[in-house]
Amino acid sequence: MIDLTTTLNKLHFKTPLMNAAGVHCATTTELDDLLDSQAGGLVTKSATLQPRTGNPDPRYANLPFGSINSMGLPNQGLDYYLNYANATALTHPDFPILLSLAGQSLAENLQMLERIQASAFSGLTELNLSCPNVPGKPQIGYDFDQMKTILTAVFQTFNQPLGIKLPPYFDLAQFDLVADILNQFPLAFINTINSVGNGLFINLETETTVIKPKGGFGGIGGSYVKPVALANVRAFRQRLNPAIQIIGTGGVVSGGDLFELILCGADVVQIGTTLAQEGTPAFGRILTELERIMAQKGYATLADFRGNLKTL
Ligand SMILES: O=C1NC(=O)NC(C(=O)O)N1
Repeated sequence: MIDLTTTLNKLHFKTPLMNAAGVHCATTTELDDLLDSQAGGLVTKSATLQPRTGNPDPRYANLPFGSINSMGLPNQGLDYYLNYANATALTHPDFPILLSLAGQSLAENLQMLERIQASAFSGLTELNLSCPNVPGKPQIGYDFDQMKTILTAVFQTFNQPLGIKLPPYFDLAQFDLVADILNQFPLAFINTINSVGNGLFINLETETTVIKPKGGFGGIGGSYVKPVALANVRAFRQRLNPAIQIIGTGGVVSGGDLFELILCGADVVQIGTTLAQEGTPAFGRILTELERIMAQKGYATLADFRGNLKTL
């Protein structure tokens, strides 16, 4: 009998797979779809205090091996998602809910955290420090001093479990530096990776970009980024305090991809591009594929192999 359960801080997940913030989670209709799927939990679209329309269309495109997006944080505003989370907690008390925040200033993030803390919300909060698509706003995850300042201010006021969504890093010295910063804070989890920022895709026939915002520059997701996601999950698992759990995100298409992220140390795994392209049936397909692989290898639980990647 295969046991796919896992935990993230105080939340119990029946399955280790869920959506990535931004995909199939901007409206109550989409969020209800996730509730009714085989996902083990859900995260809401990264919220700002007030609703945002985001960047001009076309701002998303499917690519041969993934996707490119420059959505620009279109969302219904924090209260919409906070109200959904609190209503859903009454109808689905055991379904893990994460709220994602992407305030455009420290003050806005502190204001949103204060509102969450004052509410009945009992899920987990994910502070998105890595949106690559707001014109003129560099990714906080690449500004280490600013990240430290924000985390210091956040943990002075917010006493609920908090995680952060990180951009991908590409240098071992950066993994060391970022892990040293994160280990100074009582984080519940990190979520790595966000899309690989500011990629470019060209339509050869028309000699044009495929999305409109930022001259066609956008976050890359899907199979293109799996090697980067695996490395970031592995590097942070090797460096972070064991009390800081890891959500692994990036490039998961199959049960094998899901297995590999858990093998690198992920406690929960998210899908973005695959969910955007296949819809919620992707959860059941990927989980069935994972169960088959675990059965073949003789693993009964995720803990039997989590973090056990072997090197040569
Ligand atoms: O954090 C984000 N990552 C992305 O790839 N896109 C969205 C967005 O643009 O809203 N935000």
